Amino acid sequence: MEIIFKNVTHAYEANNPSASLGLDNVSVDIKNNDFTAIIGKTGSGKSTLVRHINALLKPTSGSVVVGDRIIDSKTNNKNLKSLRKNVGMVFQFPESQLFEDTVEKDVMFGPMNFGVSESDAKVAAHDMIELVGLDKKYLSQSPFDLSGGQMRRVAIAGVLASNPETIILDEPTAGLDPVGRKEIMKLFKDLQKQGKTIILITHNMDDVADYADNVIVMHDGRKISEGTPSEIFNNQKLLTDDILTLPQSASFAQKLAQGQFHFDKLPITLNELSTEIKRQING
Ligand SMILES: Nc1ncnc2c1ncn2[C@@H]1O[C@H](COP(=O)(O)OP(=O)(O)OP(=O)(O)O)[C@@H](O)[C@H]1O
Repeated sequence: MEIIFKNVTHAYEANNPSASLGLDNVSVDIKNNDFTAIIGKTGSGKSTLVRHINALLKPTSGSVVVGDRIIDSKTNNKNLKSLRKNVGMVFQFPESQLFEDTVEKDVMFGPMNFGVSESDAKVAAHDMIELVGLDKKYLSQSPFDLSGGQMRRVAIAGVLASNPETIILDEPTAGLDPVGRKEIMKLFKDLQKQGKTIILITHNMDDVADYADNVIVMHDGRKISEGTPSEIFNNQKLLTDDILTLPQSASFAQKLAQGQFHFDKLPITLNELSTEIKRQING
C-alpha cells in the first residue's frame, strides 16, 4: 500500500504557539511493498509520523494518502475500521496490551473486532502462532504464563491475524536478546517478501543496514534526510551532527568487507575491523 504525506504538520498544543510541533511540514512517499526505516533521536517525531497512517492522529494541516483513503484535519472518527484493518500497528512493548485468559483468544481478538467470524479468526490465530515461531501448545495457555519474548510474539501474532497490508513496527525488538531480535526481524522481512509494506521505527542501525530499502531521518519534527541505508550512512552531516551513528558491529564490518556498502570516509575502528574480516574471508 502506498502512503504519501503531503505537507503534514501536527501541533499537539494547537492553542500554544510556543509549543514545539510534533510534525513540521513533512512530505514523504512510502512505496508499496518497501521496507522503510524511520530513524532519529528521541522526540524527533517518529511515533507522531506513523500514528497518522492509521489516523490515531490527524494532521493539523496537510494530508496523508493511505492507499485509497485520505486523512486530514476533517477526517471523521467513524468509518476508520477498514483503514485500521489494513494498517497493523505493533507498539513498543506490545505484550503490555495482552489481556485475554488464553493466547488463542488474544490473537483472535483483532480479527473478530474487524468483523471476521469466530471460526475464521480461530484458523487465523492458529496460523499466526505458527508463523511467529510459537508451538501451538501455547494456544490454550494464559499469555501471562509465557516468557517476555513469547508474549511479544503473541502480541505480534494478534496484529498479523487481521492480515494487514501495511505493518508499522515501533521498536518491535526493544528489550529482546540478539537471537530473539534477529528471529523477529527475519519474520518481518519474510512478510515483506509476501507483499506487505513494512515501516519500522528503530534506534538500531544494524537493523537499518540489514533490512531497510529506504530510510527516513527525522529531527525536531522535520524530515531532514531520506535515502537508501548506504546514502544515509554516507551522509557526513548526519554523522557529525550526531543525529546518526554507524553500526559498530562485526556483522556491519562484514557487510563492508563484502562490499555491500561503499563509504567515502569510514571511522578508523570500522575500517580496521572490515579490513581484518576481508583478510579472513580471502584466507
Ligand atoms: N501527547 C503529546 N502531547 C504533547 N506533546 C507530545 C505528545 N506526544 C509527543 N509529543 C511531543 O512531540 C514531539 C515528537 O514526539 P514523538 O513521540 O513523535 O518522538 P519520537 O521520535 O517517536 O521519540 P521516541 O524515540 O522517544 O519514541 C516531542 O517533542 C514530544 O515531546
